[in-house]
Amino acid sequence: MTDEEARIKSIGGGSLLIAWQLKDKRALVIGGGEVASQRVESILTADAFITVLSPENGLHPRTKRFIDLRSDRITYHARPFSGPEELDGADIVLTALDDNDLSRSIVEMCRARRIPVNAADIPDLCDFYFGAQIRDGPLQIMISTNGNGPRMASLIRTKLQKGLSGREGAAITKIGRLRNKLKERAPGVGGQVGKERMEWMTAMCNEWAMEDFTLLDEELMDRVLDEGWEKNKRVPSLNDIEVRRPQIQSWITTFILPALPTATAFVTGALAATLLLTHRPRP
Ligand SMILES: C[C@@]1(CC(=O)O)C2=NC(=C\c3[nH]c(c(CCC(=O)O)c3CC(=O)O)Cc3[nH]c(c(CC(=O)O)c3CCC(=O)O)/C=C3\N/C(=C\2)[C@@H](CCC(=O)O)[C@]3(C)CC(=O)O)/[C@H]1CCC(=O)O
Ligand SMILES: NC(=O)c1ccc[n+]([C@@H]2O[C@H](COP(=O)([O-])OP(=O)(O)OC[C@H]3O[C@@H](n4cnc5c(N)ncnc54)[C@H](O)[C@@H]3O)[C@@H](O)[C@H]2O)c1
Repeated sequence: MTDEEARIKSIGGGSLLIAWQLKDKRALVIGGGEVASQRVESILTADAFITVLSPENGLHPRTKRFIDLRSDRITYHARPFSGPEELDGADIVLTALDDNDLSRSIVEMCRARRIPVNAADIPDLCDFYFGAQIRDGPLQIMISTNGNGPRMASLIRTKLQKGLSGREGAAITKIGRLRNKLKERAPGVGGQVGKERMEWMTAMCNEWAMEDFTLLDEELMDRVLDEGWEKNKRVPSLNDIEVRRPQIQSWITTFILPALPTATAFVTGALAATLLLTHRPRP
C-alpha cells in the first residue's frame, strides 16, 4: 500500500470544520447564563438574528449587556422554554441550561424538526461543537479538540495568537477587495478566464509579503491590475506601482528579521562562553 493509500484509508474520527453562513438566519438560544453569553457573541459574529429565552433572574450580566446593546439583532423573551412551538422558524438551536433533562428533550424536538442543535451539557447529542476562536477582521481560526479538552483548545488559541502579527486581517481585507476588482475586469465563471484569474491571484499571494497588501488603497489596486494583469499577467513589484514600504517596516523586514537567528546564536554562544570561563573548576 502506498503512503497516500494508507492516508486515505485512515481518514476519519474528526468533525467537518465549516464556515457556516448564518447571515440573517434565525438562531434560538435557550438559557441566559455565561455559556449562553458566549453563544450569543459567536452568533452575532455571523450576523444572524437571535432569540434568547431565559427567565430574567438567570441572566448573566454579559448576556444582559448583549441584549441591551444589540436590540437590532437580539429579541429577548423573559420566560422559561414553553414547548416545541418555540422552535418554529429556527435555523439553529443552542441550549445552555442548568437542566439536563430539559436540554435532552429540546434536542429530541430539534431532531424531529431536523433543526441543527448544540446542547452545551450533552456533547453526545450535539450536531456540532463550538471551538476556541481567533478573529481578526475576515480571518477566523477555530481550534477544536472534538470534546476531549475544551480548556486545551483555549490554551492552544493563546499559543497560536502569539505567532500572528495582528495585521493578517487587514491584509486579507485588501486581498478580498483586489480579488473583486479583478473579477470585475475579467468576469466569468470557470473556463480559461477563471484559470488565469486563479493563477494570478495565487502568484500575488505567494510573491507579495502579506504586510504589503495593507499598503494598497483603491487607486493602488487599480495600478496593480493595470501593471500586473492588463499588461502581461505577471505579478507587479511595489516598484512597478511606484510604492515604497514605510521606512521602519522595510528596515525591520530587510535587516532585523533576517539577522535575528545569527544574533541569537551569537548572544547564546557568548553567554555560554562567559559561564564556562567564570565557573571553571579551580585546580
Ligand atoms: C472551546 C469552547 C468554545 C465555546 O464554548 O464557545 C468550548 N468549551 C470552552 C471552554 C470550557 N468548557 C468547559 C471548561 C472547563 C474545563 C474543561 O473541562 O476543559 C472550559 C474552559 C474554560 O471555560 O476556560 C467545560 C465543558 N465543556 C463541555 C462540557 C460538557 C461535557 O463535556 O460534558 C463541559 C463541562 C464538563 C464537566 O462538567 O466537567 C463541552 C464542550 N465544550 C466545547 C467548547 C465543545 C468541545 C470543544 C472542543 O473540545 O474543542 C463541547 C463538547 C460542546 C460545546 O460547547 O459546543 C470554550 C473555550 C472558549 C475560549 O476560551 O475561547
Ligand atoms: N460547553 C461548554 O463550553 C460548557 C462550559 C461550561 C459549562 N457548560 C454547561 O453548560 C450549561 C450552562 O452553563 P452556564 O454556566 O451558562 O449555567 P448557568 O446556570 O449560568 O445558566 C443556566 C441558564 O439556564 C436558564 N434556564 C434554566 N431553566 C430554564 C428554562 N426552563 N427555560 C429557559 N432558560 C432556563 C437560566 O435562567 C440560566 O440563564 C451547564 O449545563 C454547564 O454544565 C458547558
